[in-house]
Amino acid sequence: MDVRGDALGAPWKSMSAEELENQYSPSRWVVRLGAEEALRTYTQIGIEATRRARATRRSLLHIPYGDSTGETLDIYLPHKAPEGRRGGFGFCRRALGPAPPTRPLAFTAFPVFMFVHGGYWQCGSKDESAFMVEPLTAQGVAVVTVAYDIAPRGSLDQMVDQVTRSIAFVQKRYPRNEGIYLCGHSAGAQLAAMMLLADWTELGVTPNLKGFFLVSGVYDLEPILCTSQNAPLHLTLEDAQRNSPQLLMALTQPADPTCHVLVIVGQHDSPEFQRQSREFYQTLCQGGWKAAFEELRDVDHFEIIENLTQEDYVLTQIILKTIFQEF
Ligand SMILES: N[C@@H](CC(=O)c1ccccc1NC=O)C(=O)O
Repeated sequence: MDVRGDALGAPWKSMSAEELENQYSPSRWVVRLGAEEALRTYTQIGIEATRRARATRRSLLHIPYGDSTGETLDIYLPHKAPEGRRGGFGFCRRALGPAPPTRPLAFTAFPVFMFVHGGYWQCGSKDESAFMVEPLTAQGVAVVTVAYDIAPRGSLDQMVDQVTRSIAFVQKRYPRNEGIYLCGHSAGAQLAAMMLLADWTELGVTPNLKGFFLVSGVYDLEPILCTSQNAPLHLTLEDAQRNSPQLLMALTQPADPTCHVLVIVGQHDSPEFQRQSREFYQTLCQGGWKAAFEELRDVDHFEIIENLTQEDYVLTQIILKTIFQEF
């Protein structure tokens, strides 16, 4: 292909190695803090939110969804079913009277929000990712944070398979759930987006997936091949293409056209991250998905998730309104 054509269709192809490294280093685009401090702050806020979630909420921690050591998840149960919200414990209350405190929670109905953390498939952990637990569980939503085998232990194909099985596990454990809402951040958004294409037949269950929140994600992995992020990943071009929802999505139809897919990016994400989100959103629309796009003002790659600790944050409100269909 001629160089001009490449640059128009894929501007990263005309970038220097240095510029590409910059574009795919989210912490370098943080304006409120230096890069290292931004990463440290993100981890600290995640650890503190997780400590609070485990101290104040009923939780089931390190539950295996498969045999590999990395295949575990944490479940944070709804704190209460507030007045005026659909969902929560409403169905049980209507059908069976007031819920005694001893009723097994597996038999109650609630929406489930699953979070797939980021960290370029090589860092991050569910144990520092419970940002949104307090505000969501306060509104009657269960939150699940998913662990998977990051590199170098796990390959990208394995991670995609693990996230698929974690969702099937949650569906089997909570068969009366009022919808599974899948959220992924950054590399986790790529893993979440791959679930739009998942084949559930082998897993013996079709999860009740009702919505996706894809936050500051990477959907075309080819540019990553040319950056230092690929050192522990060892992605080949074929690996990158097989795991790029941007390429795969162009070839498929929505399994469930009523499922909401919200693609979200921060004002202070890099231009390449913004382009990736915009183009993935456009591809979803062309493919017939019920997609929406939001560029959130005044937030960077890390604040966009850190702020989910706050109930009045715009993204927390978007998530709650989507779950409770208040649009
Ligand atoms: N080394 C990366 C770290 C990074 O990208 C990151 C860190 C925590 C959570 C998500 C991240 N990005 C994508 O998965 C950076 O420069 O920001």
